[in-house]
This record gives sequence, structure tokens and C-alpha cells, in this order.
Amino acid sequence: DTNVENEEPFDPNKEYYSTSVLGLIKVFELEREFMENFTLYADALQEKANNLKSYLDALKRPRYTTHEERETFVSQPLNAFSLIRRLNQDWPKLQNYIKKSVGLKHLNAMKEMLTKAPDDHDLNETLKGMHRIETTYDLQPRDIANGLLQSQQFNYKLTARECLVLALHKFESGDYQRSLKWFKAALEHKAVGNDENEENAFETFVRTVVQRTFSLSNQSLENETLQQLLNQKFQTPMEEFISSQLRKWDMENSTTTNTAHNIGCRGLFPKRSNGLVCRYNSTTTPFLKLAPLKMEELSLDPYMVMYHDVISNKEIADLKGEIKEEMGNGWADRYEVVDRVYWTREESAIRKRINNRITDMTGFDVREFPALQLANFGVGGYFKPHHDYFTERILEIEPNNPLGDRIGSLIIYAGDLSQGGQTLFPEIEVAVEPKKGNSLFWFNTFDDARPDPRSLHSVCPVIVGSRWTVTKWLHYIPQIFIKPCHPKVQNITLNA
Ligand SMILES: O=C(O)CCC(=O)C(=O)O
Ligand SMILES: [Fe+2]
Repeated sequence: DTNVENEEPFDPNKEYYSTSVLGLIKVFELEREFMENFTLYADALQEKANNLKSYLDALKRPRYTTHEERETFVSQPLNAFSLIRRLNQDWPKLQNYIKKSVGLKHLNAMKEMLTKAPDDHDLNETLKGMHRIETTYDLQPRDIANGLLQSQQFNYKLTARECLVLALHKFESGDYQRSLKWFKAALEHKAVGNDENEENAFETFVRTVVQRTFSLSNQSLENETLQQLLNQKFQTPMEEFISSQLRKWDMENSTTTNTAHNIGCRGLFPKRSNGLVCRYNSTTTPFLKLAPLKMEELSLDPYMVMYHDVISNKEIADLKGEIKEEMGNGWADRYEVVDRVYWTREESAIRKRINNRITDMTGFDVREFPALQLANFGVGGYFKPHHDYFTERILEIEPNNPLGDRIGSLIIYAGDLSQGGQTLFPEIEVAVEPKKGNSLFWFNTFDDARPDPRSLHSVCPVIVGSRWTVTKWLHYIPQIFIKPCHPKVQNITLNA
């Protein structure tokens, strides 16, 4: 992959709007509020213009172009009186009215809102998310620009400026091949007629390419030469020049994106037919005798199952309703994750219900660690491949955990997604669809509590939808009598 992910220094306290749908809703609200004030401001300006216009209309009279006509007009006392009075009384008022600012209240509100607008880091994080979607699923810039995301056609087209921002982002991250494709998409989406902002955007891109050309060839960049090139910016020789440079640099810098994670996300893991079954589980806890759970085996070794329809929309809504206001802000973890996370630390009826359900699914005791982790993903939100058992990374997040290693993990899918966001196990080539209401459970360690590297997992970048999850790590110590450690040597093979 390219170096897009690592170019910025990591700031753990930085909040991003784009790393969760919850954050994006805030920006949506911000724009709506901005537009409301903008409209009221424009209305106030309009009203002022209308008032000025009607004053002018009231003054309408013949033009009196000759000296004689004017003499006749002012020799009439009513006209003369009216003229003097207007200029003495109305004009100063008119001056004041013209000087008076209107809609200041709305203007100030708009200024205040600007302080909350997404900054450059937000834009960069969003561009990274867009890049992740594009490269993971190997989408073509031309299709994206035309609103085609995988097989779904949206009624949306990117403007040339938007294409150029993407082209520049690829350029800056060294992905010259995709930069060229975005540049071509920008040419295809050029507005009819002259658009100054668009021309500036083209000029910036051309300048960037020309500058690299010159700096690579150790030539000093003569202002005249640059200007000459810029002058022919939309002509074929210029386009050819840009294309040939980007193509040349791409060869020097060729990258491949065929990792197991990407292959899995593209739906290209081999189909498995190994005697796995779906059945009702009515034995893990006594409660299941009354209400068995629909269980689908995904893998026997390592053990991994999917429970279907274990949580209702109502329960999901209750849980979200409880935490939404307090949910922390989105963050971009240096190691793997881009999302917004919240721990439900308060005891509540719905949390208890869900914990009971988790015990029904796993047989494990969760009373010592009743917190639930909620996550909401944003633009291209994902997890890099990682292990949930104690690694340096996890010990950094959870130092001195008295509960022991995370022997199992359970995810409840609680959001509506139409594309992307599968949970992947690259080592055993399993891809799990994040269907709302379902729950995925797997073991991270062998029976003797050694880490099982086959539990490596990742999350594919979300393409379309709001991915919500409830995550529960099942720690070793509380299960010590429920799932005692069986010392047993296992032979495993990895599909590396
Ligand atoms: O959301 C998922 O599907 C997996 C999340 C995960 O791997 C984790 O929270 O450690
Ligand atoms: Fe994980």
C-alpha cells in the first residue's frame, strides 16, 4: 500500500468529524444551521434593497432635460417646497439607512459557526477514508466520480474541483497512478463555461506536477517557463505532459494492494464447504431451553459462530438512546482503528439484558466486567488486521488488567450497512457480513490459553452505511472454572 496512512504525526487527542457517522451528523446540522442564517441574512439584504428601490420609485418623475423644463419645475412652489424638504430631511435619513448594517445577528452567528467547521486535519482524515475505500475495493476514480460505488449507482457526481482535490491527495501520498486517473476524471467533469475556482484548482494541480518535474531534474523553475506551461493548461500538450510525468513516476513507485485483507474485502476468499451447520443452541445456559438461539458455525477450529437475530431493533435503539449524547468523539488510532467509541459504564436495564444475552451465547460470566463498548464508524472506517489477545498494543490501552487475557471476543452488529464493513479473518479466509441484530463470537486463544494467531481479524472499510457495533472481550480470570485451561499441544498451520 502507499504511505497515505502514516504521513501525519499521530495525535491521540485529535477529534475528527469524519471518523464516525455521529460526527458527520454534527457537520450536517452545522451546515443546515449555517444555511438558515445565510438565508435570513440574504432576506435582510433583500429587504433593504427593496426599501431603497421603493424610495427611488417614489421619486420617479419626468427627466426635465432642458434648462427651461427645470426652471418651470422649480418655479412651482409645491415642487420647490417638496425638493427642499426631501434633501433636508430625507437624505440624511437615507444615508444613515444605507450605512446601517442589516442581518448582523445572522452574520455573527455564521462567524461563530465557522469556528466549528471541519479543519484541514478533518479534510485529510476524510481523504484518507476515501483513499481506503478506493484502494481496498480497487474502485476506479472514473466510476466514483460518476457516483458508482461497486455495483451501486448513486445520483451524485463529483465536480472537477473535488476530483482535483483527490488527485492532489494521491499525488502528495505518492500514488501517481491514481492521481492521474483523478486528473482525467477532473477533465471529464469540467464545468461548461468559465469557473474561476475550478481554473485555480487546475492551476494548482498543474503547478504541483511541473514543480516536481523541475525539482527532480535539478533545473531551477523559471517563472516564465512555468507561466508558459500554465497558459496552455487545458490544451492537449499540457494534458499529455501531466499524464506522461505521472505515468513515469508511477513506474518508479509501483505499489500493490493485494493483501489478504483487501482480497477478503473484495469478496474473493474461496467458498468453503466443510460440513459446517446451522442449528438451534438450547444448551449453553438453562435459559436457552426456553428460547434457543439460532447458531451458525463459521469455523470449528478455531471455533467461531454467528448467532442470528439475537438483539432486536428496539433493544438497539434503547442502547443507543442511552449513550448517544455522551458518546466520545471520533479518533484515529495509530495502529488500527478509525471510529468513535464509548463505554457504557453505568448500570442500566438494557445493559443488563445484553450482558445476559452474551452469557447465553458464550456461557461466560461477564459480571466482573459489565461494561459494553460501542463503536460507530465513519468515512472508510475500518480496523487493520490485529489480535485481541494481549499484545503490546492492547497492554498499552489496558495496562494492569486484572481480568486476564482476552480469550474470546464477541461482536454484536447494531447498524444498517449496505456496503463494506465485513469482519475478516485473513488467516482462515473467513469474511463475516455485519448484519444488524446478529452476533459473532470467536476464541482468541487455544484451550491451554496460548494465543491463537489464526484469530487475526480486521474490519473492511465501510463504504455505505452507519456501522454500529457492541464489542465484548471475554477475559480469562472470570471464566477460570467455566472454561479451565487444558494444557494440550496443538499443531496449526497458517495460510500465510
Ligand atoms: O467491529 C468488528 O467487527 C471487529 C472489532 C474488533 O476487532 C475489535 O473491537 O477488536
Ligand atoms: Fe479485534
